[in-house]
Amino acid sequence: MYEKCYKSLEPLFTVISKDGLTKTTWSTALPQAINCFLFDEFFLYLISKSLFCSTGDKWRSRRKMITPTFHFTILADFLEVMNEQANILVDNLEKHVDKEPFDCFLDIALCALDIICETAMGKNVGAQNNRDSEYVHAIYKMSDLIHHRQKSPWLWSNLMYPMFQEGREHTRSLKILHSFTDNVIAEKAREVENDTQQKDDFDDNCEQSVPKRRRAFLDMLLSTTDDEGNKLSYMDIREEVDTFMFEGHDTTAAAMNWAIYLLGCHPEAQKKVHRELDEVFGNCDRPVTMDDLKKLRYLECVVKEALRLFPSVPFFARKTSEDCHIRGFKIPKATEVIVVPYVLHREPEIFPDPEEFRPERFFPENSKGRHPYAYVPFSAGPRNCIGQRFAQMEEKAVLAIILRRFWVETSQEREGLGLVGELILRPNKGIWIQLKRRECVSEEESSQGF
Ligand code: HEM
Repeated sequence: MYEKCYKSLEPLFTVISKDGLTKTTWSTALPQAINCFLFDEFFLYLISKSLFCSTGDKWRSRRKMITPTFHFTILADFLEVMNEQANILVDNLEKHVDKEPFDCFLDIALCALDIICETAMGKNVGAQNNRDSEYVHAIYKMSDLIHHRQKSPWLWSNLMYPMFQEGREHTRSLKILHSFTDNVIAEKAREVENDTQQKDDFDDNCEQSVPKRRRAFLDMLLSTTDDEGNKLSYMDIREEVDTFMFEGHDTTAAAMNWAIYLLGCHPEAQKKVHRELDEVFGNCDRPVTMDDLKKLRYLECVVKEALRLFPSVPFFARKTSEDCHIRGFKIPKATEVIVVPYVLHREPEIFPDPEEFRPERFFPENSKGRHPYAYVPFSAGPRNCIGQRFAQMEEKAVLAIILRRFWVETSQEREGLGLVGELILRPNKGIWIQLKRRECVSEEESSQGF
């Protein structure tokens, strides 16, 4: 199940089956690979040579420096932000209860944007209640421009691009995004300095306590050092923050939307989620805790199954760093390899009736012995998604908050989704749902004839 073709004069190899994908392939040939494909090149203006786009020693050193910022205890602090933003989301969704179907895509996407802004930069941009802000506009404009450029070969030349209207809009949006991040970094650096000063004063006179601030990824990036004790420069930090903003917002927004859509299509699965939520939270309207997240096992299977059917990153590209063999084919060094989770996740021997939504596939007893690379929504090997745990936590927390309050229905067919696989797998026609006030499971069962 491989396709060998050529992009200009460079060999290009597409992986759409797990067979032949071994730990060694991921760890020796593919990880040192670069996110080199044409699509990522357009991203470079935004995120330069950040972790996502860097290679070799620079990537290795950056990955080592940034990995601790995704530590469990740090992620646990972010749950407060996720609760707050998800509560704003459900309050905004209230107006749709018992009304006509509406497209929920942007509501959920703006919630994801608010979460990543506050966790990455420590900045509350309030996108959910301020959709017209210049920064929010620039983020969406930039995504549209990158997607449009991918599909328009006449816009590919860097020399010619600024001569087109799109090129000029690109420059304008980029300036807004970069100057926003620059200001936030400068502000944060001052805060960190003030905190250090206050702490010194406190240590000296032991009288007043230093107010506790919420930590953001940015705080940690400002203090992290490499093996030689070198700090990241402002430019390095900006690259990483901008990468988190883009990688950590569109991906989770799409994933949460797909999960909501699938639950809307499958009332029996939604009822199981509701039962689990009732068991964990009862009638109490309290915030979601890390302990709760651990108990939401069925919801976790829903999240995984949604990412199987609709992987937010439907394909990704690598360049082999050495010769390797995949299923008998010799893949020479420097071949561009495209891995396609959207197709990999549909192998019928691994996932029978692959188009069916069955969260039970991910019960531990049903996952035992499954090929380790048959399911790779977050990629695999050392170059896998660094934000995986953050993303899973966000998805579960936000979905739990939505589903504790609402019952979701949809009559939108899969054919009516307008599925497009650009950088992110999106429903071009939106996700159209209807919301009902949530009843307890026994009432739901009797009103729906279960
Ligand atoms: C459902 C949500 C997400 C999915 C499905 C996802 C998927 C992926 C995939 C497939 C890759 C590998 C891409 C490639 O090799 O070209 C990747 C890399 C990456 N992701 Fe995610 N991602 C998600 C959320 C996040 C979040 C929340 C963050 C940050 C807060 C993040 C940050 C990154 C970074 C920095 C990389 C590059 C890692 C490296 O090259 O070492 N992602 N992601």
